[in-house]
Amino acid sequence: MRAIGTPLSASATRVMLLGSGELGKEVIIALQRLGVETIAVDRYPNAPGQQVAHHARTITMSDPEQLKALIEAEKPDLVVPEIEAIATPMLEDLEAGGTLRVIPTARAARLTMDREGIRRLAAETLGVPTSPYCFCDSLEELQAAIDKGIGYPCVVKPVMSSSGKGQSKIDGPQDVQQAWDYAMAGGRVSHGRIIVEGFIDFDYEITLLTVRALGADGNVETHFCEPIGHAQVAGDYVESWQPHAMHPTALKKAQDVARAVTDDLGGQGVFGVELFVRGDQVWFSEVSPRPHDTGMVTMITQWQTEFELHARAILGLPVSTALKSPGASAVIYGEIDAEGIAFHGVDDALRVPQTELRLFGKPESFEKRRMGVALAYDENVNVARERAKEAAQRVKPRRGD
Ligand SMILES: Nc1ncnc2c1ncn2[C@@H]1O[C@H](COP(=O)(O)OP(=O)(O)OP(=O)(O)O)[C@@H](O)[C@H]1O
Ligand SMILES: NCC(=O)N[C@@H]1O[C@H](COP(=O)([O-])[O-])[C@@H](O)[C@H]1O
Ligand SMILES: [Mg+2]
Repeated sequence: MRAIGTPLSASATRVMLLGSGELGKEVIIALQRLGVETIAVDRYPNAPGQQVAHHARTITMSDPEQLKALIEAEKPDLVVPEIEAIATPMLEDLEAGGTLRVIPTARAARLTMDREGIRRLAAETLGVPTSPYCFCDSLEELQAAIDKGIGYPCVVKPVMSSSGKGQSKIDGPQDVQQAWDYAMAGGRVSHGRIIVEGFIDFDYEITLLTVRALGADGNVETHFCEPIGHAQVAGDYVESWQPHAMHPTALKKAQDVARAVTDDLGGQGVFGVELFVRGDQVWFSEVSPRPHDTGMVTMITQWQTEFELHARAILGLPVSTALKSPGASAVIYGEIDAEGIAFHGVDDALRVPQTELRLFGKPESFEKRRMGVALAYDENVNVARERAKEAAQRVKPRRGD
């Protein structure tokens, strides 16, 4: 690996985060601890990661020309996509030009930014089990796809969206129009296309954090973290815990799927592989080619958090996925629509034993915007879950003025 330079000097190792929310903020902190110079980019000023980075830039990351101009001006050694609304074809052009390294690769960023890219790769090229699915560009196509085989219940999502935005479940014909309208309004990028997926009645779902990092011989090795269980409401995670106990057969299948998908995507870094499990059956859902929101639990459960693992892996450094303690995370939502809110009850929350808090510092709160997370550890993962939830509930977002 190339040596790490001194930040803010000619020798600096410069890393640009495209997206600087709660996940990017922690990657930036991990990089800074290793002496990396960081550039935090987001669509709005004072994003969480911008508050801790050496440099903050605000652009429309889905605009290829703005993205190109910024990358050419800043000349980062590495570009780390952090959100699902980036002009990834431009990243591919710049990477192909040999001037830029994108994490994990520009192709992986493009394929995973669009549900169609990653779903077709997993199901059609790699033959990995997934829910039945169809892509549609109109309400009529959606109805036809359901009638011709997807059936009810099913789930509709914009092809470019995350954290459940624009996603809804259809239980019968009466829900189809509403699901379509909701998807049209809810994507991260305005786009008329959706995926409709057959509903998988899983026993539980996990994120399998998978790390591709260089071994001593310079070859990429794959490491798995302990499975992270999570609960989702309206397509957004509300609670996660680690480890989630799994039958060895299901765990082996989950690791095989994660390896197949991440081997194809390539590059170095952390991947959050989302899987549904029923008995010994495992379905691939999707993958983030970067740290995962449900993986915030690793800030209390692992010796190296998913953010540290990402920082190490992208810099070509060794990693360890060892568990420190079982633990859990619970989301703190904004609850109100307001700027500059105040969090009351932080003291009460931290009186719950073995807990920590992360308040992300987002300048504007929305009722359902994730503004923070409570973390808890305990030998008993169920105790940790209760404590994380209790701590999260004790934090009361209020108007700040
Ligand atoms: N086909 C399906 N069958 C059953 N449940 C589903 C299906 N698709 C999605 N879900 C539920 O909705 C959740 C969110 O779906 P998905 O991960 O595709 O959305 P997302 O917007 O990409 O979310 P995130 O960005 O948080 O990962 C899943 O974790 C799962 O709980
Ligand atoms: N599931 C993906 C995910 O959790 N992404 C995280 O949420 C931020 C956007 O939050 P915002 O919508 O509140 O700005 C992103 O920047 C990333 O940190
Ligand atoms: Mg998901």
